[in-house]
Amino acid sequence: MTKLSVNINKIATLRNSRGGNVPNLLKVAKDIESFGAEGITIHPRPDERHIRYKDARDLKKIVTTEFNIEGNPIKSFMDLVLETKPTQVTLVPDAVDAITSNAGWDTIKHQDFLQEVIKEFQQNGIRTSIFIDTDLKLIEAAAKTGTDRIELYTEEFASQFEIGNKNAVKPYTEAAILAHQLGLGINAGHDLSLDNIKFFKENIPHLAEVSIGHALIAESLYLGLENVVNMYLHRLK
Ligand SMILES: CC(=O)[C@@H](O)[C@H](O)COP(=O)(O)O
Ligand SMILES: NCC(=O)COP(=O)(O)O
Repeated sequence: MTKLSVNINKIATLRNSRGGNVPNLLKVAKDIESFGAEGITIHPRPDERHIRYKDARDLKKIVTTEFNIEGNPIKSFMDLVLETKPTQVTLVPDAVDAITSNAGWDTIKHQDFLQEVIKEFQQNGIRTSIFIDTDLKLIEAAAKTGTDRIELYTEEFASQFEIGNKNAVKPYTEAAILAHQLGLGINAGHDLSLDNIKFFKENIPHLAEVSIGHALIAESLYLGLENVVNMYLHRLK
């Protein structure tokens, strides 16, 4: 059983574009849970261009499924996570100005730093996960950080799958097998979608959780558009 954690960054992007509270992020999160999703993911970035730090605090009060906060463990992020105590923190080595996450951790180079922050989160009862590529040496080093889980960075798989290269899943399968042998839980995310999720799931053993946002929100727009256009037409008759 793989849990679905819905990333609601894009709901906040839409809300922020008008300065009001439409769509209402908290209501959306609650509705997503009521539709059956098993988790809510947010990735507050330092510029707060979508999720604001206040959103994280407000969401903590109402999320009843698994709450996952992603981000680079700079001081302000660490303080936020230690204050809100989500179910899980996913550490992502984002540059401050990154458009989106575009790399996993070098768990060899940053071993000491990761060990230190992971320990602090775990001592506060927060499960940890490290965003990571499929390089087996990096997976081995991830296990040495003491993290509970890894999150496989799936952008490369998604882009290759889109052009028909199904073999692109192989490094992910191998990484998952090794991670499981090393006692790590396995999450995955980035650019997963309705098109690729079934194939990915079928090929990744022990997949505990996927976090999906960008495609899921775009798909929701497409799949809801006809219904909403018709509702407007009906009211305009
Ligand atoms: C960690 C990761 O994979 C990202 O996909 C991220 O959570 C999405 O962030 P943005 O919504 O800012 O692109
Ligand atoms: N951890 C990945 C995530 O939360 C969502 O990534 P994406 O689906 O927005 O690419």
